Amino acid sequence: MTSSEALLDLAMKMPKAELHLHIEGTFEPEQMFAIAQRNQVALKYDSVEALKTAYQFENLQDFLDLYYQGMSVLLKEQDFYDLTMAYLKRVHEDNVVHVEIFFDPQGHLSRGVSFETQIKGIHGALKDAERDFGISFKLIMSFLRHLDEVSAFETLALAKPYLEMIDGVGLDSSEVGHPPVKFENVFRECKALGLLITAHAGEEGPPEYVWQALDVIGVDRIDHGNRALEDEDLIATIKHKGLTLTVCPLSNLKLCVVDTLEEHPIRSMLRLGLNATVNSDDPAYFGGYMNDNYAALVQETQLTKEELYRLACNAFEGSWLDASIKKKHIKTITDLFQNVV
Ligand SMILES: Nc1ncnc2[nH]cnc12
Ligand SMILES: [Zn+2]
Repeated sequence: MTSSEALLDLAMKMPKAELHLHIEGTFEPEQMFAIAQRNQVALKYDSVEALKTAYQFENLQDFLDLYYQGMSVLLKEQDFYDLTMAYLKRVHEDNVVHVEIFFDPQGHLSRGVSFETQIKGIHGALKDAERDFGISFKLIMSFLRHLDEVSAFETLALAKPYLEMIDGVGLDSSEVGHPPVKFENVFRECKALGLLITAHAGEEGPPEYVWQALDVIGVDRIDHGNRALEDEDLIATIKHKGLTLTVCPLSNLKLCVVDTLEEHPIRSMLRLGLNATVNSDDPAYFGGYMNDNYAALVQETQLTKEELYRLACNAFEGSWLDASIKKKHIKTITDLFQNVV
């Protein structure tokens, strides 16, 4: 085996944590068509192939338009269960042992699907996969930032009977024009309820939005964070706070945040001492799950063994697992890397 083949092998085998994953973004076209048929919902595309051909995006909004169309076939608890279980089975093959997944309640409430239907389906699959595959999990409810703060408050009210199932709250959807400050009050209440907080920031939006995520919202983690690298003081602040960045290489490529993976900033982030991690975001739309993202980095960016080790550990360190469990996973990774020359 050449050293790059050995590195790829290690990347595929190592235990992984995924911290940035939208469950609605795992909707594979085949499953989407099957559920559409089962629910007698019409899709805009007449075949799986026609749908897949439409997966060409110039920016985040191009993708979001299809993403909201795709999720519109999800109506019943069983649909949410099946979607979540399919993802968990798939990433079990990639040696993912811990997931922290987003769901977008407002994307379903607006279609008359109750909060209860959504969360029971998703949480049921997470519990079953924990039992059957040993995958631990956290669940993150995400607010859609193109909607207003009143809608976010209404969603939070609907979530209150289910807070035992919810670990954190996120902020996603169309970033530019919808800064974190728009949601200052609702995140204050989420924090007071004991929920952990994360927000998409600096994916397409300017460094100012990342500052707001830190200073106004008080995030525990940053999703993406690419454009933070444009501001030296921001880099220093993120580093000082020890915040984790949930970076999504194939997503960034597919949404034209970067032109090529070679110029992806993830290695620069590590060199700057930032806690970058690897995640798939919306794998059914962006061409790959966790191992595909790692394989792309190993093959396209001259990633070193030390960098791979750091990325693997950062994911567990940045997770919302208890310290003792984090430590156990990091020891497993350390042992695995020590046994490979
Ligand atoms: N990459 C992304 N950015 C913002 N909102 C999203 N919703 C699903 N995927 C997203
Ligand atoms: Zn995302």
